[in-house]
Amino acid sequence: MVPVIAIDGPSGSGKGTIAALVAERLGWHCLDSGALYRVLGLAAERRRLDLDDPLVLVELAATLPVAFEAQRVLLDGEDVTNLIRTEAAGLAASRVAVHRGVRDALLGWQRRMARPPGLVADGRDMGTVVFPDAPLKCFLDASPEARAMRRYKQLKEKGLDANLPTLVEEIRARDQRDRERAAAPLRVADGALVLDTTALSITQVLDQVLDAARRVFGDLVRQRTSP
Ligand SMILES: Nc1ncnc2c1ncn2[C@@H]1O[C@H](COP(=O)(O)OP(=O)(O)OP(=O)(O)O)[C@@H](O)[C@H]1O
Ligand SMILES: Nc1ccn([C@H]2C[C@H](O)[C@@H](COP(=O)(O)O)O2)c(=O)n1
Repeated sequence: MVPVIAIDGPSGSGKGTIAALVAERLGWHCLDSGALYRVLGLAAERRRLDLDDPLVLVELAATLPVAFEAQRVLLDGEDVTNLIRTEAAGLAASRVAVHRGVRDALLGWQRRMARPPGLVADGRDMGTVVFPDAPLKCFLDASPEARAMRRYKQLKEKGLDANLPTLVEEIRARDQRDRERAAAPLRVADGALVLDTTALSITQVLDQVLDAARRVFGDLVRQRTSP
């Protein structure tokens, strides 16, 4: 069985950053499942599909021409890595993600990412639905204000326009949709290590996740993660 670390949490909680760092330290593969939903949202909008219509979206999800290559995300061969990172793309992703059929269509794709020597997967339902048997599950959280501030800084660093109160509102709205949907809602998986990262640095969060990985996987990860 391929070892899996599942890292879930709301937008801006730091799960993508931590998943990438943990995967790098362990030399394992990394799955950014949010990117998959973001690409689907983008593809649907480009085809002018109705984001509330599960039938057309399921068909698109089942045949989505997406590829992840060396830190780049490709849609139909086009590099959409930056295009899918906007708040608008996050909102479209959150809308297409409410449909159970869409989620089912993307399940096999995600599970096939679990390849030796191991996988670190981040998203909303990694520990609850996609990899329910993952030996280590983490749930990262932070206050909406802290998460909006992180996003604000991220956008400003890229030279993009950002408004903090608007970002707080967008984050709250996306949280609500992701937590309240019927299909695979965002929630803490049983047995998950819950970390409130509001007042923690990236290094402090990384250290706690690596500590947990050493406890759970022992020698399998100890050499690569020793402090
Ligand atoms: N503990 C932390 N303290 C300060 N900044 C952080 C922390 N964790 C992450 N960040 C920063 O916050 C921003 C958002 O982090 P990241 O993209 O990892 O979040 P996410 O949970 O994956 O969000 P999304 O679900 O929207 O993709 C990044 O700029 C990252 O560097
Ligand atoms: N496992 C997942 C991953 C993502 N989503 C949806 C819900 C999010 O709001 C949106 C964007 O994700 P992000 O890139 O911010 O992690 O995609 C989901 O439902 N399940």
